[in-house]
Amino acid sequence: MKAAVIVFPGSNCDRDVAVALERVAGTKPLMLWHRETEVPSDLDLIVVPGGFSYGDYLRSGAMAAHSPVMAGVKAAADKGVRVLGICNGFQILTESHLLPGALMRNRDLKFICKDVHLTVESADSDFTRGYADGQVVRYPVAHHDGNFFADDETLAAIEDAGQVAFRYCQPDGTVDADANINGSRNNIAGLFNRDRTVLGLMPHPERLIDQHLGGTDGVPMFKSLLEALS
Ligand SMILES: NC(=O)CC[C@H](N)C(=O)O
Repeated sequence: MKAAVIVFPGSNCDRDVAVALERVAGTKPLMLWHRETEVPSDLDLIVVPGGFSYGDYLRSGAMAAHSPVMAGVKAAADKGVRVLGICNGFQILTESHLLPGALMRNRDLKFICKDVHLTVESADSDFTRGYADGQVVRYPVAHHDGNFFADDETLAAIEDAGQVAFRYCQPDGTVDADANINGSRNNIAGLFNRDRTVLGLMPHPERLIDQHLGGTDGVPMFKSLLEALS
């Protein structure tokens, strides 16, 4: 599996995801700086990592979506290269229109930094095949703009096409308003594109790949990608 991690000024999870890829998938990713205009054509996976690209100025992800490297990322995504956007990466993918909807300020206007429970809504993708449908996982979140919004029509289309990958839930898997940490519509924490070749999610699977760091619930995501793309 040949992977690249995009690095923006203000990215801060680029190295975490590089370590996750290297440890779990056994492959050292290429680190691609935001000014890069050439995205190699032989990539299997591009990761848009978490952080505060361009200081979150204007709107989280808005400036990064117009950076030189994103034209290449969009072209690669159009050709079916798998793209994983984590947290700020998810924001960048919605701002780039690779995923529908938008990520707004958290409902309570506070930065949320804690572990949350999520249901795996579909294990039928190259990102989630290592999980079971409906499995409850625990990932950390760290964001101020994680409140997923889509208008009624877009939301219905997302649900009809089975594009929801993860929802915020209670530890027993109940998806309800109390589990909805940031006000996201339909408790959406992660979303696929229609072909399930692009995944964006607010929680951080790359931070849970080692028991010493709090757990290993993120490992199946990187293993799934390795199995699908090798
Ligand atoms: N951890 C992150 O990627 C943070 C994302 C974004 N800057 C926010 O706070 O919403």
